[in-house]
Amino acid sequence: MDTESLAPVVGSILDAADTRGGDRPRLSVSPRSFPAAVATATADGRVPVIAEIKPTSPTTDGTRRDDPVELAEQMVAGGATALSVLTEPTHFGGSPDALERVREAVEVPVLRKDFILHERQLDTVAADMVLLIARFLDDLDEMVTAARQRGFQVLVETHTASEVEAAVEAGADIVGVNNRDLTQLEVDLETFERVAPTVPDDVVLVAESGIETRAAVERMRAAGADALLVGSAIMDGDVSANTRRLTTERDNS
Ligand SMILES: O=C(O)c1ccccc1NCC(=O)[C@H](O)[C@H](O)COP(=O)(O)O
Repeated sequence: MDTESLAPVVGSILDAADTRGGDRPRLSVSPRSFPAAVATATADGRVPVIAEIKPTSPTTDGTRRDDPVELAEQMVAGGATALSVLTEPTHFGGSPDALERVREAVEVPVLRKDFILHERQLDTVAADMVLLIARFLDDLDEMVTAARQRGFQVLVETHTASEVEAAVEAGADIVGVNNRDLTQLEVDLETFERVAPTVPDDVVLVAESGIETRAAVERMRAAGADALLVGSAIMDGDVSANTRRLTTERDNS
């Protein structure tokens, strides 16, 4: 893994992540289908949005301490297709317990959002989908296989065309393109527009980060996003109203 060019806080996230996990029995999960949820939302006329429960982050001021289950219910009421729950405790205020409670409370698919570096960390908590970040995993294909053997669907996060190539070679059928660059932590929606054409058509394609406005939603959809992963713009203020604003298709009639 090339860690030299990473933002210092990302190095710190990875150092903390490296030591977590272990001592848990191997999981076997029965996942709620994410592609089916995307298809249902599209048929219902909703923009497929994965709404993220993100209490804080290195680029956010303050921490939101609401009950994650209440946030989850508000997101679903606002039309979220799926939820993402941060389980990273040190820099994002997340926890496996929050994910477990949220998954019990809702019926939509739930993504575990963390910085998973080792196979043992897949057994920390059951979820419908796990995030694996291509840049951090030299053994991406083994990790995709290990996650699938436990029953997880896998969202492989990429930022460049060469990471998309690695994800596809590893067998990924759900790929995220992160607009946030982990070198400077800058967000640029052009990243998705540049990288999306390199993703094969049969892959479920997710645009991640920096999607704050309806215009950004339309821009990512026009560039080929099947679904959008949104954290900060939903967590800032009225979660239900924020979700609804992004999930409601424009009436072009
Ligand atoms: O969000 C951060 O500050 C951050 C910093 C360092 C590494 C990763 C980070 N975010 C992880 C994510 O991928 C986002 O939580 C997710 O894509 C949602 O992004 P946003 O809608 O911009 O909150």
